[in-house]
Order: sequence, then C-alpha cells, then structure tokens
Amino acid sequence: MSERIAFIGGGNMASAIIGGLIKQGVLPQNIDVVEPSEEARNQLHSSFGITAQAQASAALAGAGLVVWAVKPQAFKEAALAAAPFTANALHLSVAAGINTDSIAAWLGSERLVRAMPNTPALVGKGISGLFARAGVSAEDQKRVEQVICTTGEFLWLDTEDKLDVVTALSGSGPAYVFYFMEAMTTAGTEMGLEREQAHKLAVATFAGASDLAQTSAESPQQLRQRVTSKGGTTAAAIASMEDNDVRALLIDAMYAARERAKKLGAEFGAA
Ligand SMILES: NC(=O)C1=CN([C@@H]2O[C@H](COP(=O)(O)OP(=O)(O)OC[C@H]3O[C@@H](n4cnc5c(N)ncnc54)[C@H](OP(=O)(O)O)[C@@H]3O)[C@@H](O)[C@H]2O)C=CC1
Ligand SMILES: O=C(O)[C@@H]1CCC=N1
Repeated sequence: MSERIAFIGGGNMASAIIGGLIKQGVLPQNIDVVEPSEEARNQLHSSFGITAQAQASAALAGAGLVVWAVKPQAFKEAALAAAPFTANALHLSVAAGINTDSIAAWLGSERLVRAMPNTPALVGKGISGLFARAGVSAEDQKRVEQVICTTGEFLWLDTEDKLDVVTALSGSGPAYVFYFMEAMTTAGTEMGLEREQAHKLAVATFAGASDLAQTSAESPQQLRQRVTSKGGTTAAAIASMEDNDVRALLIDAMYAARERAKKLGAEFGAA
C-alpha cells in the first residue's frame, strides 16, 4: 500500500484506522490528515508521527483514497472545503447516518463506499459493515477491503439502509458492552471485591464469553443454558433480568440508536 491516504477528521475513529494501517506497514509520511483541532493534531503527531493540516489544501490532491471521519454535523462543510482537491480519489465515509446520495452530491463523485466500523478497530478486533455505491469498481472495493481489514473483520451489505442497523448493533455496540462491564464492576465492588479485582473479572468474562461464542458450534442461547444450572445462581440472575425486561430494554436501545442514525442523516445530510 504505497498510495497516499488522506483522512478528513483526525479524532477517535480516524486514529483507530490510522493505527491499523501503520501496524500493517503504511508509512506515516504517506498519510495526510485534515484536522482543525490543535489538540487532536498534537495527538496524531505524538501517536503516529503524522503532521496534520488544519484545513484542506492542494496537499490532498495526491491521495488515492480519502477517508471521511468527521462527525455527521461537520460533514457537509468539510466535504465542500476538500472536494476541489479530491476529485480523482476513491472515497470512504465512516460517518453515522449520512447517506451516500448526500456525500456523492457534495463531492461530485460516485466512487464512494460507506462504512460503519467500531472502536475495537484500535486493537485490530473491529468489525465494519460496508456499502458500495454503484460507481465503485471491484478493484475499488478490494482497495477499501485492504484498508478496513487492518482494523479487523468486515462484511458487505446489499442495501444502504442496513448500515443504520449495523450502526445500532456493532457501531454503538462496544458502548453497550462497556456499560454492562461498568454495572458488573460496580456490583462486584459493592459486594466486597476490590474495584480492580471486579474490573478484571468483568473484562475477562466478556473476552472469554466472546471467544467461546466465536469458536463454539452452539448458539448463544445454548451456551447460556450451559451456564445455567437448574435452581442455581445463574437461573436467579436471568430470572431477575427477565422480570425487569432487560432483553426488551436492550432491543429498544438498538431501535433508538437506529432512529438517531436516520435523524442524523435527515438533519445533516441532503444537499
Ligand atoms: N467513535 C466511534 O465509535 C465511531 C464513530 N464513527 C463515525 O466516525 C466519525 C468521527 O467520529 P469520532 O472519531 O468518534 O469523532 P471525533 O470528534 O473524535 O473526531 C472528529 C474530528 O473531526 C474534526 N473536524 C471537525 N470539523 C472538521 C472539518 N471541517 N474538517 C476536518 N476535521 C474536522 C473534529 O475537530 P473538533 O473536535 O475541533 O470539532 C474532530 O477532531 C463520526 O461521523 C462517527 O459517526 C463510526 C463508527 C464508530
Ligand atoms: O455514537 C455515534 O454516533 C458513533 C456512531 C457509532 C458509534 N459512535
């Protein structure tokens, strides 16, 4: 991968992808970043040795791939500022909600893939949903795969609206897992463990259960039943969750996330 890659926005998600690229041998001098925040530019320099620009300029013209990693609210302004310098590039957007009709209109380009990654990308264990606009060639799709696979797994979607579902599931999903970890750590601490011990147990439990679910031929439901001895402790915990409708609450939370993705698109997308 010797072609230049530009990032518009150099915050959390851009850093996660840049980290993956650098680990795979992409040289920092082949990565351009446009980032208005001085603090974020300093962070990019100390983490990766990248000197980011405060605003879009002709320096972007050499990029074969441009990754759009700005907040949905800032996308249109950023796109209109950078579009004059990125006419020949393949574009990859990771912004939640903003649909490719809007982005293609702002950029004047059909060579556009929309992705929804997640923050485990930081440790190479992310998963991304991808959707390619009709103007994207098989070769361009391969190029996007080469970049995204440095952050973990990926899957292609046949319709763009499914990306809002991916956003609600795996895009926001790490936050749901951390939320459970926080609650389990709090309860463990309240019941007498040291906070560090409770944290270690909570994190290891999620890691172990994930590995088991990934390698086992059994479904999560079957795996859950294997933990649940008749009349035992897990049965008491699951009964408490069912009484409190935790499953329905989680499902509602995902619908809320998908709804927000759609609203972001309606509010900050469109020409
Ligand atoms: N964080 C996550 O888990 C995920 C995020 N995403 C998507 O990634 C995108 C970025 O999110 P995230 O990295 O978390 O956000 P961050 O706020 O960490 O990063 C965005 C950066 O873009 C900068 N920025 C603002 N305006 C412009 C501009 N005109 N040109 C260039 N850069 C600009 C911001 O600067 P300043 O702070 O000064 O405004 C900020 O540093 C979002 O669209 C989000 O939906 C997708 C999947 C997961
Ligand atoms: O919260 C957000 O809007 C972004 C998109 C998915 C994860 N973070």
